[in-house]
Amino acid sequence: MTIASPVVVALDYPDQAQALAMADQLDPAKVRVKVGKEIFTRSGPAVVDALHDKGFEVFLDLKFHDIPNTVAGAVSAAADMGIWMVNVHASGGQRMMEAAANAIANHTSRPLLIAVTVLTSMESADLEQVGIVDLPEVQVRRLAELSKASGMDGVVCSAQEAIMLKEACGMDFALVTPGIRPVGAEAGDQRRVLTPVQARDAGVDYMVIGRPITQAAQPTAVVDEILQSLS
Ligand SMILES: O=c1ccn([C@@H]2O[C@H](COP(=O)(O)O)[C@@H](O)[C@H]2O)c(=O)[nH]1
Repeated sequence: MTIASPVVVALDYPDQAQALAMADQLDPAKVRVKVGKEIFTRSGPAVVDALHDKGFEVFLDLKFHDIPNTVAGAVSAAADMGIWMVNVHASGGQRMMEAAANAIANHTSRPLLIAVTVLTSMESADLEQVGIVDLPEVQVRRLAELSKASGMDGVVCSAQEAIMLKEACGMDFALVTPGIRPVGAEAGDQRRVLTPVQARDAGVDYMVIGRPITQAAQPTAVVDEILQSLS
């Protein structure tokens, strides 16, 4: 099933039972779900299978970052799970990204292959500490252009960079944006944030939203409010 909604709910939970209980409150016709490092490290592919059984398209957010041969194997293994989207770190470089793209080029159910540019939790001071003196948006654009040249279908970035990247990389280059915060929601550890409506207006394709939904007293009400605001 392919759904029109841009919302991807991040199922960041310490165990599979809690993740699946949250999924049971969600409608696979309205949202996709994201399996990240925490739940995958606990539960492995079983949690992905369970979400598929419930009808969800799954973004496997493991952000592979290793030598080309290793990342190629990991992306291929992810594709075998039948997931909708998988990602690597663009800072792994062109040869690594090309190896990942080649590994799944002829896969029968090829997932979208996306590269992480600069984590949405990072701002200029964080980049400086790891030796990057450019502003986040400069580094994001550099890595997005490299990702496109390396055969990626799109990038993870902040919605703050969406207008710039649609112009630089083209409208078909998918932009996947965490750091989405409905008005009044706490930013927490996120630094480069926008609201769902601001993200839509900037041209974002997929909005990853975790805690504002999963830690809400009434998660489905928050999902419905977000979808309503976008309609
Ligand atoms: O740059 C990135 C890349 C990935 N993430 C992931 O998205 C969700 C965001 O969750 P919130 O609770 O809405 O902050 C989380 O799973 C991250 O691992 C990101 O935030 N930024």
